[in-house]
Amino acid sequence: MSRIEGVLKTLKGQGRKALIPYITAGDPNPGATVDLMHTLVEAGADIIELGVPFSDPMADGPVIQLACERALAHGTSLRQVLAMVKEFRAKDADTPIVLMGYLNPMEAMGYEAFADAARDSGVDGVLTVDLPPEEADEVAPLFTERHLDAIFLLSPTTTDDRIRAISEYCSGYVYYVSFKGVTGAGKLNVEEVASRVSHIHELTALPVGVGFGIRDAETAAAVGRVSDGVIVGSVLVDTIARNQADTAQLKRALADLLQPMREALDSLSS
Ligand SMILES: O=P(O)(O)OC[C@@H](O)[C@@H](O)c1c[nH]c2ccccc12
Repeated sequence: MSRIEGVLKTLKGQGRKALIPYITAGDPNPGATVDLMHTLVEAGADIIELGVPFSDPMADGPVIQLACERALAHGTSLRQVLAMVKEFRAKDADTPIVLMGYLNPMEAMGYEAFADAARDSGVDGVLTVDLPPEEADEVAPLFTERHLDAIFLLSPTTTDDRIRAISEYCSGYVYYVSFKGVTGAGKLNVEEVASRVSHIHELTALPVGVGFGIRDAETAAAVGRVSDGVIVGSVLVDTIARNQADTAQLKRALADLLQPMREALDSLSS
């Protein structure tokens, strides 16, 4: 069983929901990332989604685009991101890490070399935002052969056939994108998410995490009620942008955002 499956299974057994924060590696600077990852765990994260900065992140809104720019301005490379995961692992052997990124940097390294390096660094799963469906069943096995979970996005317009096909080569969890658009927008419709997620649960046995538009304890709880976990990105990344000058303050601000979400999610099970 992978570390991701293990964590999700334990949570399920406890009637709890996964809290999955996203940050961009190298933002606000490469030296800060590992420390921020530990801060996220202390504040209640179950799994960390670590973004690989990319120059043309087409699925991302302005907040995460700027985070990519900050990280790239410091020269953050895919190899450095993997080194950050390795450094994180030296102190935290339990929290799963999902690398989230665009194909280009992985392709440049070579998928196999990347998959080897990811495994050796202590990465648990890989989510490739722009992997075309036709190539997914070739690339995903490179990850799963190395016991890395291959995680895929489902959107409000994904057809049933496609959901079934994706769940064949996906492992760990599927990521349901709560609305069409880019990251950081705020058009979450909880009823619609609830009905889509319950439909997805009929088509796949995998846990379903939901992201896009979760910004506070209230939205986290509303989405947690109808899914297996929530992914929170832009609101955290925006907090990093606003507090980049003062690390201690930044860590407090991130914890102040995440802790109430953790409490709200856990109050669903009691
Ligand atoms: O930013 P939001 O609305 O909180 O949504 C999470 C999202 O940012 C994160 O999972 C993510 C970052 N980059 C992405 C690209 C595609 C899909 C998802 C993502």
